[in-house]
Amino acid sequence: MNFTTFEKPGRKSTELAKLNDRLAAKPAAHLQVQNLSVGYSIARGIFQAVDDVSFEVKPGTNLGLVGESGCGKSTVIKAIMGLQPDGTRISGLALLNGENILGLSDRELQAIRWVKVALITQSAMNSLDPVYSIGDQIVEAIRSHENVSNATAWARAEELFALVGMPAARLYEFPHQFSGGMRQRAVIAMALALNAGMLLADEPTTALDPIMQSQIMQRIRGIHEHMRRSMILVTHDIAVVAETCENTVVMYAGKVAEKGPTEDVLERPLHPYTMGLKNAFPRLPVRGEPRQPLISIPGVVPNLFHPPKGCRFAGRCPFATERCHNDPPALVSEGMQAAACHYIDRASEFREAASRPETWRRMGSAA
Ligand SMILES: Nc1ncnc2c1ncn2[C@@H]1O[C@H](COP(=O)(O)OP(=O)(O)OP(=O)(O)O)[C@@H](O)[C@H]1O
Repeated sequence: MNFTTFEKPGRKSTELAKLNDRLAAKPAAHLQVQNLSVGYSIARGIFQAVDDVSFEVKPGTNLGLVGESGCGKSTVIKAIMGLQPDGTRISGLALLNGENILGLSDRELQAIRWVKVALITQSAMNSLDPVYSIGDQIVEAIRSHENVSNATAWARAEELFALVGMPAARLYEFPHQFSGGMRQRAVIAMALALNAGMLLADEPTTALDPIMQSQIMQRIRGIHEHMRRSMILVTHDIAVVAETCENTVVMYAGKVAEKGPTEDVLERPLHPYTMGLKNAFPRLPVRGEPRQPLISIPGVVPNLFHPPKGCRFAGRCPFATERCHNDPPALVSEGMQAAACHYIDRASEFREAASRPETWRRMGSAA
């Protein structure tokens, strides 16, 4: 989006116009995550939260990262942002426009955060400083990377607030004076302050009520369409991914279960886990058709301190065989899609069976 859209006539300073032009010229980022593994150091040893994860975000596209709680989605985001706790073991690459950003020093990270990669977190309160007004925080973020006057940075903050649907007067207020939805908008405004090429949105609406969730997601979609930044959207909600993301990565127990273009992954899932995830989300009822039952996947994500030796989903998969329990499946490609399942050639048979609740009730060997 051209930020000049929000400038009032007569108010536009040359410095602001130049700043906006400079930032608008920043290209969307290209991110290639290759063989990323992340192990947290805990008292009992290493907890392998993410294991050999690879995916790509093409410039100007949205990638949805989905999976149940504890599957490692936030850990991937934290690793890319360099926000992991001390002692965490990280291997692999995260190439941002060809340069690896894993394992950078604090100084190097400072130079890329906000400027090249910006984070929209689960809890807006964590990214806002309670003792400064929101306006001062946005101005500070702009001025720490761009050599512009306070007035220019403030004028840009006003434009950013307009972009997220907030009145400029509220820039003078402090985080505690905002409702949850407003704080989330303020965090989005801040993430856009330097027009970073890559936005990482980690469950940006989780803490909000359903109406506010939908408003914020609409706002994020609108911004994405206009500004065409690259984005990773972490969510539990595959309906949000279906509406927002060109590509999807489904994570299960620290690994990629399936990935590919969203339409393919959600319309023709190859992995039984994706089939199960789809069943667990409500679809709007279609007039004249029976209401689709919500089917949950029995069981829980395995303890990654002692991961299963075969497929990590085998213990919950209605189609698992001996082979699944013993041999870890490799990621196998089919067209633009890929899934880590030994039986992707039987995916259409599994899809049909997976849509019936009794399939998930009657777990065991089916193949
Ligand atoms: N600092 C940490 N030390 C040890 N284990 C951690 C740490 N942070 C996360 N974990 C563990 O790593 C696993 C993956 O967590 P992560 O937050 O990445 O999952 P997630 O898929 O993002 O879940 P959610 O959707 O609930 O945020 C979980 O089992 C979690 O308990």
